Amino acid sequence: MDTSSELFGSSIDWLAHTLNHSDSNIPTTTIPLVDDTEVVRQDVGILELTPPSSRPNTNHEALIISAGVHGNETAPIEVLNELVSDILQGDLVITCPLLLILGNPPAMVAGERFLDVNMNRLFAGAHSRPEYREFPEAGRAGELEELCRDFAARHSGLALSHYDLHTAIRPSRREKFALYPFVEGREVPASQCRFLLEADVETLLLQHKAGTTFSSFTSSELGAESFTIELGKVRPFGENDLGRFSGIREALRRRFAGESAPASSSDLDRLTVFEVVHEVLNTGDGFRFHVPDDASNFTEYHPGTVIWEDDNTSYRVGDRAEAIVFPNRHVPVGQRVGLVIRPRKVSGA
Ligand SMILES: O=C(O)CCC(=O)N[C@@H](CCC(=O)O)C(=O)O
Ligand SMILES: [Zn+2]
Repeated sequence: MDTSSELFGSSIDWLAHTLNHSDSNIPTTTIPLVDDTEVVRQDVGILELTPPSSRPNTNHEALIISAGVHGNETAPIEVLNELVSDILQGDLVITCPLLLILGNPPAMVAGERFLDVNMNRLFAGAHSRPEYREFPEAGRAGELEELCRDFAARHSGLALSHYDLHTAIRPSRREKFALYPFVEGREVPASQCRFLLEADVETLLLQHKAGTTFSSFTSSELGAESFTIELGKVRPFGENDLGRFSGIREALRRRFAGESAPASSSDLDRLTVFEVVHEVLNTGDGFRFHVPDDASNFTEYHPGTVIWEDDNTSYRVGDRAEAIVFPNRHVPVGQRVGLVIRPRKVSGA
């Protein structure tokens, strides 16, 4: 039996296996690859890969890569699946431990962002709140947290990075961008900026407070260098132009193989950095959001523009232009309707 059929039975690959077993309980399975990498299928859509200890971990790191936390954001899922196929076929030899996650298999099958509740608001313990804990997405978020905790603990001597790969609902004036979760007192390491540039991600948003996203959990609780990375626009399986995702695919391939970063990503001036200045939340009755439904990400608003209001309060753009990211009025009360951002001032300016 070949490696793929030992892990995935009659399914052609990891993605097909994940879609075919999205609602199943499957046992943990461990198999060695011919190059002695150990592959553990921890659950549906969750693989842990460990290179043999005799192989140097050149970058001294461990990586968590997730996609499909939103089920309809298919391009990063396809990219990750391709990388897994390459590893299993022996075309990509990994040098560092990997935890690879397809976040929400039932939503992937349905082609929906989520089924019951947005899984990317359920981390950092939010999955155990009474209003969420009955939903399958809460159980999955709790399971992912546990697996990440365990992975981080077993590799505590290594630098841990987590890239949570997404695509956006709206068109975007900046096609690819990353969000850096807020952790008091830290700065984005230059090596991470270089990785983003290598992946064709030339825009970075600095969050202003900790949240309940997957990347916020891994950075706050596990001390990982984590990013949510938006790589393009949401499209159904099979409709992605995967050529537009070659940057992230090749950058991850390089990290998996433990190679050093290409010189082309060293010009950090190519990275435009924004800071989040305000998170718009749905405040319930009387909430009025003045950004139209078809506004692209990074649409700019002049100083003084009212972005939202309700019967008690409002938010106006400050004395410099600000832009909107992730505008979406169709969220439950209390959840994020959008982020208001502005370019970070260069120190001294
Ligand atoms: O396009 C949209 O409105 C949402 C795209 C998306 O899923 N973005 C993530 C960002 C997570 C973060 O803030 O780090 C999300 O909304 O969960
Ligand atoms: Zn998403």
